[in-house]
Amino acid sequence: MKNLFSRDNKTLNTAPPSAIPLIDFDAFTSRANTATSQEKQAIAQDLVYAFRTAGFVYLRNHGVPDSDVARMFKASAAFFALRQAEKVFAIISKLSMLLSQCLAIVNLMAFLNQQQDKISWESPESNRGYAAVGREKLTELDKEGRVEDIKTLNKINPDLKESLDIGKNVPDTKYKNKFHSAEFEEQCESFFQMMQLVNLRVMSAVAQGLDLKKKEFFTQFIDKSNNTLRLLHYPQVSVEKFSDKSRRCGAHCDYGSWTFLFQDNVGGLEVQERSTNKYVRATPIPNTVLVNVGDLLQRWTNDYLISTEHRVVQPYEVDEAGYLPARYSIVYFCNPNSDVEIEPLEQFIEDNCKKYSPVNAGKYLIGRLSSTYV
Ligand SMILES: O=C(O)CCC(=O)C(=O)O
Ligand SMILES: [Fe+2]
Repeated sequence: MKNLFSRDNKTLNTAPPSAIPLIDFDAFTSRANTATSQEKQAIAQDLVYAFRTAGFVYLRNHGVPDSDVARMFKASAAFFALRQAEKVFAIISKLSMLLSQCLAIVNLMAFLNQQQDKISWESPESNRGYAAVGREKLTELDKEGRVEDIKTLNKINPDLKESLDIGKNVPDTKYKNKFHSAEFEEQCESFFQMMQLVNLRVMSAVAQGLDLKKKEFFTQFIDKSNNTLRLLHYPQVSVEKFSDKSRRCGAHCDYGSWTFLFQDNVGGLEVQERSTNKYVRATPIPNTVLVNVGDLLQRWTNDYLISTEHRVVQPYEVDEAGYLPARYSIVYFCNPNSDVEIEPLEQFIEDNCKKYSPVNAGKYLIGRLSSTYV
């Protein structure tokens, strides 16, 4: 492996160890029955401090068994490999159609196209399905909703990623998850549900750390699992094709309450450090999950907890043949229930200063998604 030097002067070569704190959450998980209330309170306050300063934290002993995370990564890699095979099939079948009018091949192509459409991401309202490279451009501009700028940016520098979004499984709705196999569906859904339990647990720890009257304060607002599990694949790419401005994922803030992020060991995720505005590496740390505050939680707490910009650049190592390795991550975006009005909570308002007007959580998320997809 060769080392790559930093691509722009906003990037540090090493993250100061203090940039993103690491917190052991075992007092709320494996030691929940034996940890003292003082221990729990200390962890809860550490969490809040991390979300006030860095906006990001690594959690160890988060409550999801490592074997389940590994199984999800494996299933994700198999899913994207299948997409690759389907793309090759689609090209071959198109060529075949040109060469002959053979009915069987035409049928095969129609079938493959149908399969492709069946699982593709359709609308911000549904926010479910597969998005190929170039469909979504994440950028810090979208907070302002400057859609045209984003479209132009996407043409020049698309995010070099493909994704599968999975929402809550609601039987009687037109918004259905899109899976190619029952086994994969079962696995994604059980991971989805496991992550909602982690979400509820971390939320109640944060309510405790914030000194809200009840530690279940947030539960009534987040109990409908209005979340998205996103599997991400950043394909292998040759160094020559990766310009200085290329991004695997453009700089952005997340939209909802917060996000859980599992990454493989390839690297490339960078987080903006508040005090310097520089990007620091969020180096992969085995057996941890990263958690970062999203824009809705920042609004809800009147800027007490902060949503921090992050991006995915090329990894720092390249193989001998000059390729940047593929990268996989599993993201779980947590959102308030879609009917919740988000406005600064009383306890965070000083001198009558509400920094944000109320927004409906569901509409806000649809608005943000609308401006990033093409
Ligand atoms: O893949 C990653 O590490 C980050 C992805 C991300 O930030 C996002 O999808 O919002
Ligand atoms: Fe993100």
